[in-house]
Amino acid sequence: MNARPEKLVVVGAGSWGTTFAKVLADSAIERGVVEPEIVLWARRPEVAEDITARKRNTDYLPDIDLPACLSATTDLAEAVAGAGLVVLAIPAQEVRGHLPTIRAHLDPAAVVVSLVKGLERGTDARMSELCAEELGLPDERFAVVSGPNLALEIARQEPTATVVASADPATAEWIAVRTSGPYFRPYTNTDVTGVEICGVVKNVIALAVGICDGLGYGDNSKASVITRGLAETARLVESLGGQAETLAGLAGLGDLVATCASPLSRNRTAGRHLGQGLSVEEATARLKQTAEGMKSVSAVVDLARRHGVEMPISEAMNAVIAGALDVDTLAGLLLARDLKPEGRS
Ligand SMILES: NC(=O)C1=CN([C@@H]2O[C@H](COP(=O)(O)OP(=O)(O)OC[C@H]3O[C@@H](n4cnc5c(N)ncnc54)[C@H](O)[C@@H]3O)[C@@H](O)[C@H]2O)C=CC1
Ligand SMILES: O=C(CO)COP(=O)(O)O
Repeated sequence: MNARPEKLVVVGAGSWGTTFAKVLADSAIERGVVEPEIVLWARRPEVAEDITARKRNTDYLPDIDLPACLSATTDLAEAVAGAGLVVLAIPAQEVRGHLPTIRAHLDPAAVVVSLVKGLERGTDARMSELCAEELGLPDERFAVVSGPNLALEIARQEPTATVVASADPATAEWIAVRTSGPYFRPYTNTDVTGVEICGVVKNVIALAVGICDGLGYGDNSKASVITRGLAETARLVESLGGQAETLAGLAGLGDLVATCASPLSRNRTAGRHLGQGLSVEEATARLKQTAEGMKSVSAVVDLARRHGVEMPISEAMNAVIAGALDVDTLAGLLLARDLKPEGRS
């Protein structure tokens, strides 16, 4: 196999992409790498200029100083060329459109990492499936990084753990070394499907928790939604061949708790706005950033239905986002379901 280049690239200079590039840079500095090459691809020239010239991303991470070794470009081909690691950090619905350019310039030994917590609408594809299909990427060169990873807290260097999942443990370890640092601790596993699905569905559950907030419900309601949300996530993970242990880990319970508890979560915030009576359009406009749950929920329920998996909270969220269900009738609908024993089934 060709040697893997040490240039590291993040595609997407939003809040998580920029923070992840900082994680890579701080890890390289900590490990004593001489002149680390860490590049962000930004869609907008003013964002690239802000990062390269001022080491700031004012739009997405105001007040955060970025490492001196970070630079940014708007040229995706130039960014990807010669990189050993290509990290995808753009909204799920935008990924497919960028893959032909990435494929044309991808180093034959490069690893692709997805930070994306969404499914593609229309195909229900996970990012691992999209990359395999559109990049012709073998499983051992793909990984997903997911966990309780609210970008702003990590940008502020608050201690955080995450999961790096790849079918090939050596690939996961290679990435773990390059992300590990003074405030970021990756754990590795091989359950790509489980980690991806946990990250996607927790955004849908966070919408439901946000609606509880917006309606003025307290912690009992929210804990009930979180716990039953985890149960329906488990059913989908297992039906797709993922592992039950992943649910109890950082990418499962860890991320669900962080997102559903945090005022920083865009998905929870979007749900709160819906609960307070805003329309889907109004809630989306308020956010100005990606709330993957709103976009992916239809793909989640489609995937679940195709696999015969019951996901009542996701179904209800899908109906709310489609404008077919009023948030005021949500609780009654969920509570009126048939009585059954507690558990995953
Ligand atoms: N922000 C966070 O705390 C975390 C986010 N994620 C996931 O990371 C992914 C990226 O999220 P964020 O960086 O937070 O989003 P963001 O909303 O902060 O930024 C999105 C980025 O994608 C770019 N973008 C939007 N439309 C595009 C298009 N058509 N083509 C190319 N680029 C486009 C934007 O310019 C921006 O740079 C999402 O899937 C999200 O669920 C995962 C973990 C944590
Ligand atoms: O995925 C996240 C934390 O791990 C961020 O969640 P939001 O996209 O809801 O802000």
